[in-house]
Amino acid sequence: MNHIRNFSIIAHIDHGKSTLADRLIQRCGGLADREMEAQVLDSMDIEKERGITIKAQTAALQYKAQDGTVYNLNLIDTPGHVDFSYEVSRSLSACEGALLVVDASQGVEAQTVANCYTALDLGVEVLPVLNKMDLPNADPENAKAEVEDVIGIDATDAIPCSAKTGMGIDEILEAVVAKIPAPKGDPAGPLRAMIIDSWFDSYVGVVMLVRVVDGELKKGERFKMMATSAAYEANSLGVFTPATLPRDALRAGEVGYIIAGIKELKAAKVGDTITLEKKLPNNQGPASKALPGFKEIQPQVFAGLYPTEANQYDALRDALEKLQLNDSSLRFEPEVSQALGFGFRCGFLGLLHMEIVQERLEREFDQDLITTAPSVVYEVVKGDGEVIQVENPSKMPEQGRIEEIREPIVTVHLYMPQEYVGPVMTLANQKRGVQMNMAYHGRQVMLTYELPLGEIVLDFFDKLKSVSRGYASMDYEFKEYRASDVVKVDILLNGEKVDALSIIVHRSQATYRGRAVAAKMREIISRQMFDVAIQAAIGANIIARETIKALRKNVLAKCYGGDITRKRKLLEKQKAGKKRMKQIGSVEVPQEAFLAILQVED
Ligand SMILES: Nc1nc2c(ncn2[C@@H]2O[C@H](COP(=O)(O)OP(=O)(O)OP(=O)(O)O)[C@@H](O)[C@H]2O)c(=O)[nH]1
Repeated sequence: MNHIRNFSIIAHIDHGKSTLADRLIQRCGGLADREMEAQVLDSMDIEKERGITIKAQTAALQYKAQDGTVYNLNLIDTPGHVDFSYEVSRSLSACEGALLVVDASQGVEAQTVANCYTALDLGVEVLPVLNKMDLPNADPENAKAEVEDVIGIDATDAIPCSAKTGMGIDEILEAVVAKIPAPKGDPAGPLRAMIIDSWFDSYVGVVMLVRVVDGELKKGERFKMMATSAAYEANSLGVFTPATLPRDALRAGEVGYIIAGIKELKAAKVGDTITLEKKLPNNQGPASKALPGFKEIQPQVFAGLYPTEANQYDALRDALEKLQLNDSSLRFEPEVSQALGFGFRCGFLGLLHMEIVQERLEREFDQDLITTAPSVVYEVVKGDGEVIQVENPSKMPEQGRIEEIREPIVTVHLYMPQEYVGPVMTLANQKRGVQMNMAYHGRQVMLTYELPLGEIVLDFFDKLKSVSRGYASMDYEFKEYRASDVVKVDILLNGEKVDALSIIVHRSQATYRGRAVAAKMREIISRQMFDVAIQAAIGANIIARETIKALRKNVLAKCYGGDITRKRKLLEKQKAGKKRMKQIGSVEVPQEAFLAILQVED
């Protein structure tokens, strides 16, 4: 065990974590140059395109240190985005050390701080490295000062490097073996292995990534899950290099995979402890106490997903089930909307997660979807004292039957250069934020706010980026449910309430947002053969009205005689547009209209 080092790389998004991981793998001979794709650790297509790691992966590397000793290094990749922060803490809990990558040209940013605190909380040794030293505007002294000022850890020995040119890679590996402690644990004790991650592979079933803490598991041995007592045989086990490398056993201190013919992801619950099923002749047997597990992750953002064609409902359910095989944080349950018919209410970790799921459904499963505006979960105290959770605005009880509505509040850390403090504060105030703290770190400022999550899921991140020209970064965590004067605003088309369009907003913004949504809908819905009235209402009280005047001329009349190609183009465009239309009553409503609230400016 003395020659094992388990470590992760943590960083703010885009500071070069994946590139550095690839470099380390390459340096340790895990991959021949020609096999090396741009980003080996990001395995899914969408991740590659977006450059975001959404599933933590791992690589077992062999490194011969300068003193000649050969070390086994286990590198565990972590995602960088706030939506996936629980995966960071999961990966880190399997490690004794972490490389904190800071882009030397950017300095410390919000997630550098958040991820580093997660590591320090877990007692992980943090080694700062200053990446992108090849850039002309790299300023390592400033980056070091920020690490010390903001995070409060010693950065004297921070290693300057460039994941791009390879500079500093050997120094990093030497620091990993010298400064990160070897794993502790009892190699002779009863087996205890923690499931760090699990996913579904269509050939072998469930694959579990585990960190063995005590004892060992041999190929062919039977083991059980301590939470459920369900037992399985370890058909195959080994490590990732990052390619799979089968082994005969996984021993204390190691990180590797187990395949045991498990069919359902639910059976291999992340955070659970694996131990032997029964006592063996060598007196090895089941452990009596499980390792401390992880916090369950709860979806924070909900939206309705509906097929554009009713006969696609089963196909959508199949697609969601398949996605869930590899994404245990995705939740869904059947839902019926008067306007949209049969569909599903889905729960996501955040907006990025929602976008990724939507994109995968469309691209990998060829689904045509209508998505409703994202909403958070409200706690509603009814007149009779009963407390219910409301995930869908249209399910909000009538006002007269509500005693109190509580909304989720999060603590947000906003991090930006001084010159953007003004606009960022204005934005946070508009979104009903309450300022808790403001701290200066050189030219950078950290603002801490308490903000309703409902405001954040709409478009806070995009607005933050736009008011700070991309320089501000953020990180948030759930704080509590708090009583709030929020109301449901309904949208009516020709007098009929469209349930899928209901939104929940603060009373002080209800009139404004109701009007803005009605106006936006008027722009989005094209003219029909009759007048269409769009109204916004709180209960029976109409707060806004817009009218779309009836269409008088045929579309084709817009084309001047004879130009066949233009005419055809126009028709084709209409046909394509139709695909995403939903007939509501007698009105054709395009998909975009269901997201009108996202397009409203404050
Ligand atoms: N010039 C320069 N560019 C680098 C260096 N390291 C990474 N990059 C570039 O910075 C960008 C982000 O790098 P990634 O490795 O994808 O960043 P990441 O932190 O893994 O990002 P996520 O996986 O999205 O969290 C890419 O365009 C890299 O090519 C470096 O040392 N020098």
